[in-house]
Amino acid sequence: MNMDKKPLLGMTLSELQVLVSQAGLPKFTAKQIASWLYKKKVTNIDEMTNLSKKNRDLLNQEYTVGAANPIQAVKSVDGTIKYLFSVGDKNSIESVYIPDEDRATLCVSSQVGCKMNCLFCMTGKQGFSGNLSANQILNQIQTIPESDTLTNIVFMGMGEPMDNLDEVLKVLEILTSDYGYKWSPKRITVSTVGVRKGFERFLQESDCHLAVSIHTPIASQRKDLMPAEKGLPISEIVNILRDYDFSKQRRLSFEYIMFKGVNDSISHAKKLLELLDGLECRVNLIRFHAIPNVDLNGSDMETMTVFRDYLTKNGVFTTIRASRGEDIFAACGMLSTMEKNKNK
Ligand SMILES: C[S@@+](CC[C@H](N)C(=O)[O-])C[C@H]1O[C@@H](n2cnc3c(N)ncnc32)[C@H](O)[C@@H]1O
Ligand code: SF4
Repeated sequence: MNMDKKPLLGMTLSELQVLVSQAGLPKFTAKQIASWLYKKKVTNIDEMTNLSKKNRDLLNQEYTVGAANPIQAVKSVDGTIKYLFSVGDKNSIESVYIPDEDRATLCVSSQVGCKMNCLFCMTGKQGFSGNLSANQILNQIQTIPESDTLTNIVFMGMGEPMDNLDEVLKVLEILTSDYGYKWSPKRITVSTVGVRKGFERFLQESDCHLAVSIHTPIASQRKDLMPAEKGLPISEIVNILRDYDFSKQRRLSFEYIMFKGVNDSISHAKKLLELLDGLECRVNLIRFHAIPNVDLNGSDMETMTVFRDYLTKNGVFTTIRASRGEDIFAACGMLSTMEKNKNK
């Protein structure tokens, strides 16, 4: 990508409208450009052939499409593919493509590293290097070879989406608008630990599904695992969620990594049921991907099954998420950390 020119990919229709008016192009060209970008997925302004040669030249002076292919792809034996994208001079981010029967999900990153510093997360260990722009987020979706066959997008890669909400909301708009990908918001899930500045705004401004990373119902324990609990406690998150209707199209789920001997007892399951009482939601149990230098182990499958069955029997539908791509360092942040260390 030419770094001197501004990327068009990632611009919303209203941003394109401002752009064309400033460049002196006819108003209707904004919609034409959006269609070339998001429906025909061109990689070069010269391919926008219903714009006059003069107008394309004008655009070319300052702008570029701004699509950049992944720099690395690592395929797992189970079909999962981890893509590495270069951002800026030194950094890289990851996306994971997960094919599963009739679904093809892409797990995208929203930040380079993360400020939230969760004890169990490799991305958290990297620290925070910066927000991804809407261009860099959408680029992950648009440039992989499987782009046109994707059925779902999950914001469960590197970073905390609610900590970069302006850019994430732009991408959600492009993905769900008539001028953009025209996807149903039901195909998109945004995962969060809960960040005060951003959480309610997301609920108000987006119809996409929400996944809250909970990991334990006990506040003191959550604080140890996830410092973000200090900023927005899980009890408050649940109270905010009670004001929204999740009984129709929009789905609410809670992500729960199961750590051996830490949060996998029936007493934890009981407390979780109390906390979620009356909320229309489901729980996804996640197997822990061990990371270096962290004294936590994943629960065994038998314990996870007992925990799942207890929750489901007591009215909260619970699943165990299949662990994918373990042979390719699928724990988020692993591949980019290796790349970082290589570059040092
Ligand atoms: C990487 S985060 C990104 C989205 C957001 N920051 C969050 O935490 O929900 C996506 C999910 O991966 C989980 N996760 C992080 N590190 C993990 C690990 N080592 N093993 C399993 N899941 C992990 C998080 O708890 C979260 O539920
Ligand atoms: S789990 Fe999510 S919020 Fe926590 S450090 Fe990792 S990316 Fe950030």
